[in-house]
Amino acid sequence: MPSAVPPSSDAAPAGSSSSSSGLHIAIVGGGITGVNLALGLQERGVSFTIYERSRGLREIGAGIGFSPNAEWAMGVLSGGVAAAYDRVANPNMEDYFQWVDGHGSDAVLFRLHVGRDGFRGCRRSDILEEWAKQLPPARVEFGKEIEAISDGDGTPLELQFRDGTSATADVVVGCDGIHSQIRQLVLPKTSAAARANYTHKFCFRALVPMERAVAAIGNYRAGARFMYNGPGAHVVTYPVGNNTVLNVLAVLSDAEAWSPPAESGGEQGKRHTASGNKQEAVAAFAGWHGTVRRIVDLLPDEMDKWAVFDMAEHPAPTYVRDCVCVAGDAAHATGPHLGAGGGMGIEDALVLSELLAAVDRRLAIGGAGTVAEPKTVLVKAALATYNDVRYERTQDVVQSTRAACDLFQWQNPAVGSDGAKFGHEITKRFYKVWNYDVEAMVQDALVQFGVRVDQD
Ligand SMILES: Cc1cc2nc3c(=O)[nH]c(=O)nc-3n(C[C@H](O)[C@H](O)[C@H](O)COP(=O)(O)OP(=O)(O)OC[C@H]3O[C@@H](n4cnc5c(N)ncnc54)[C@H](O)[C@@H]3O)c2cc1C
Repeated sequence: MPSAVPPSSDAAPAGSSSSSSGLHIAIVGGGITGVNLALGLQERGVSFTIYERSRGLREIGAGIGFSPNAEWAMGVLSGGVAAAYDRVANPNMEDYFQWVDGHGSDAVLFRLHVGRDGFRGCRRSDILEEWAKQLPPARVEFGKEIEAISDGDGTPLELQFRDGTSATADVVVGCDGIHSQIRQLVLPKTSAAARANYTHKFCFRALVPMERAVAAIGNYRAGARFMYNGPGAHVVTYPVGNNTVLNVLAVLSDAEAWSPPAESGGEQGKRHTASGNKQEAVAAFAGWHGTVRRIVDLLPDEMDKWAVFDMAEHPAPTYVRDCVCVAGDAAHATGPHLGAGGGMGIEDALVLSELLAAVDRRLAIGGAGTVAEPKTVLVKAALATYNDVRYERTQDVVQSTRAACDLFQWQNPAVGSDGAKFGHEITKRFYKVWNYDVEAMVQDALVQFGVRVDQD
């Protein structure tokens, strides 16, 4: 009879930064996924270090909304993660996401219930700062851009950084985002999935002072979550920063190829931005309803254009190679249109934290590196389980996100601008992401891991 690995109640005390078994995790990248993984491991007493290429843990000045499943995952990951979100999250004036005909009538096409205080937004910089405060500074190393990982089958693995330094770890988790270097190390060099592709959508994003937003579109439209649909483009707005700013995201279709600006030198973080300006946005929405034109008029004169990349055309066939894996955008980069990418990274972080804590406990009971259960066997079993539990759901979100964008931009011929048909289709997609039993996912992962180890 296969036995499940015990649940996390017997984990090491929260806040510990070194594990009794000697298991050590290298997290490459300190974005939403990497920081949540670190906090999840910390909560479970598993040792880790974050290696981040930037000089600090930073996010851009824009908003982000976390869906109900993401909030649930935060709560299971660590009370501190969820409490931090509660401190910065901005409730919407109403518990509905509303879609408006932004091109013609300005009428509401469809209202989707988001649950009590569901799908709140915040400033990205606020939430990352709140989470980062909970990490011991000694566990985060900055200026560490990963270049290579030793190829050996056993542990420890050796990480080599661009600055010529190196480090060792038993497990490497690549949380290094959409243009992941670790993904290129996990997949064969010739794999098309090693790189994300341009979706032929780009966006303008801005945080607009709330007084200006209210003056332009009124209290109600500025205080609740809205999306304005239309031909070939859409605009999303929701309040953040304790109702002091309106987050505006305008997404446009683009028939051309995306060429990174010469000044980026192909540098990873800059490859998907180019300088843009308000005139371009104003021209794109010129024929739209006055409400949308007033929103677009709130954008700053100079701003970046953000290319939307994803992995829909060339999904990674696996997220794992031996004791190395990818998580978050590094594994399944998705567009922003379902507001689900960040939440998928948090769910990944939760499963990985639980599985790596289970490895840690097995090693602590058996003594690290015993013949019966060598560390690498347990780690490989844990990462294979992570891949099994997360693959289908995350790939589904990537594909569904593209389909959702077609619905918003009236590019689904069977639906067009029909509010009732749109409502039916979009409800299915959002509720599939949101109505997901995060705790059952964890239990499933722990049982699968136990079965795998016992059968080995
Ligand atoms: C316009 C837009 C709007 C969005 N809105 C939402 C939303 O409302 N809700 C939602 O859930 N999701 C949203 N998303 C998706 C969400 O932003 C991403 O899914 C999420 O930020 C991914 O986090 P990550 O930590 O996996 O990757 P990233 O945030 O990209 O973090 C990667 C980190 O790794 C570091 N790094 C990169 N390469 C290396 C290297 N070689 N060595 C060391 N470090 C490295 C980077 O500096 C960075 O800190 C949106 C995305 C976009 C583009």
